[in-house]
Amino acid sequence: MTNRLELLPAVDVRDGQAVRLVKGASGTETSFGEPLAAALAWQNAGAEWLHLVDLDAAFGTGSNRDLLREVTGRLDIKVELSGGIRDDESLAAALATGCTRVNLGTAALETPEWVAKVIAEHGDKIAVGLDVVGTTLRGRGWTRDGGQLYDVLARLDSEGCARYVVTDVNRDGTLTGPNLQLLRDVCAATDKPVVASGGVSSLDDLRAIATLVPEGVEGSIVGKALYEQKFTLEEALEAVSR
Ligand SMILES: O=C(O)c1ccccc1NCC(=O)[C@H](O)[C@H](O)COP(=O)(O)O
Repeated sequence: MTNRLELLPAVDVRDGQAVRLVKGASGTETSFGEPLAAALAWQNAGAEWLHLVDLDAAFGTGSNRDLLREVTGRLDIKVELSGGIRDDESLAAALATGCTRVNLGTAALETPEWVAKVIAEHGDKIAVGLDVVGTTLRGRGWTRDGGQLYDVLARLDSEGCARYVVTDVNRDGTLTGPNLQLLRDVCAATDKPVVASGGVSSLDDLRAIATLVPEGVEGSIVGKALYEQKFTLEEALEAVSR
């Protein structure tokens, strides 16, 4: 684990476009153009990571697989690939992009045996997204309840899951700030690194998340705040460098 908070700018893709959703809800899209242009902009601004999401695959409304493969292949930075990775075929396709790791969500709720198997096979190339409303996990593009956060976390920990991406669904895309208490609570429940996601609105939010690095927060995904130019990625990297 590093001492400096890692930043993962997000590119969420729906129907071939980079979009932002509000609380992950299908139909709330605001479009921000070409995913590759956004990804290259973050890379050029100094990003070390990209959080790249296939929303159609997550919602079951299609696939942006070829586009995500192209974007990943065009980047020199690390890519965390998310959205609709639920079986051997979709996992193999995701890993074949050359991404650094994948983020599993629904599968951890619906096919726990498969997730245990791929954790054993792929180690820290597998992260699990814990997307919650309160302490209830959400799957299928955050549309369905899927179990209790701390029960699933304990199970995944016992199976050797390397890392968790923790999202408070009700903060995601709302610019209302991260759920710091949720992050603290998850860090207290696991020794594994946690990537925070959802709600970042300001440099102060990032500084607040950075205070949780000693507790186990390794990184933060930032989406809407960057697209809406609340701050630049350069400013964000500077804010968490101290
Ligand atoms: O990551 C997923 O698989 C996913 C599935 C369904 C809806 C949304 C999903 N991800 C959203 C994100 O990862 C956001 O980009 C991220 O939480 C950033 O949020 P914000 O900074 O609040 O825009």
